[in-house]
Amino acid sequence: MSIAQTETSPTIISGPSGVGKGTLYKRLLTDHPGVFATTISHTTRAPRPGETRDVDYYFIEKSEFEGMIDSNAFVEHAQFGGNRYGTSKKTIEDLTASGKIVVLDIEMEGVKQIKMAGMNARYVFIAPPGGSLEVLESRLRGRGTETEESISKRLKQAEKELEFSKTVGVHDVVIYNDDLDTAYAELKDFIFKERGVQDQPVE
Ligand SMILES: Nc1ncnc2c1ncn2[C@@H]1O[C@H](COP(=O)(O)OP(=O)(O)OP(=O)(O)O)[C@@H](O)[C@H]1O
Repeated sequence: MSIAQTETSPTIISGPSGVGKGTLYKRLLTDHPGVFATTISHTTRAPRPGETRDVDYYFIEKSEFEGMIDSNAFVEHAQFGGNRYGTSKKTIEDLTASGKIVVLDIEMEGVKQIKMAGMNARYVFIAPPGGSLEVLESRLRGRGTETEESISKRLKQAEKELEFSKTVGVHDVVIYNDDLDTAYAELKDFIFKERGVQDQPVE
């Protein structure tokens, strides 16, 4: 079964690093484990402290990653911060076949690739309050996972992503993550409304 033919199309969440998309989508998955699921990405970056292999990411060697690109195994893949990241077609297909709504956290180049591939999906962009880079910077610092170099790389990239988010017709909705609970409510509203569900499904 090709991805375009699946009945329940994935929801794709994107937005600049530090905007809070990981926080939002983890909450979605934790609150509704029977409804939503996310794929595990492949990456060539080293695990961060506290991350688990084959749970947080499939941590693989560069050569293996390149082999997967050659065999067209990814729906999208990108290089970011000197490392490669990708979402395999198989992981999306397996989850969708199991009846879950797939929610993906994908960066800008990946969104472009998925759009180009014509995958049937819903696109959500998470933006910082007022489109502010200062808020992103303080969230990235507050997270305590990035070096100064990594923070400045991410902020440069963030500028491009915010610009891209203004392109008409790319995203189905832009959600400003000012207050986390409000942003979360808007995200759930969008996903459930788009699926014609009035109330949230009972699990
Ligand atoms: N609405 C919010 N208000 C204040 N802080 C927030 C809010 N949303 C998220 N944060 C905090 O901002 C930091 C960055 O959030 P998160 O790690 O979810 O970002 P991200 O967009 O997934 O980044 P990356 O793409 O680098 O993984 C975290 O420390 C998180 O707790």
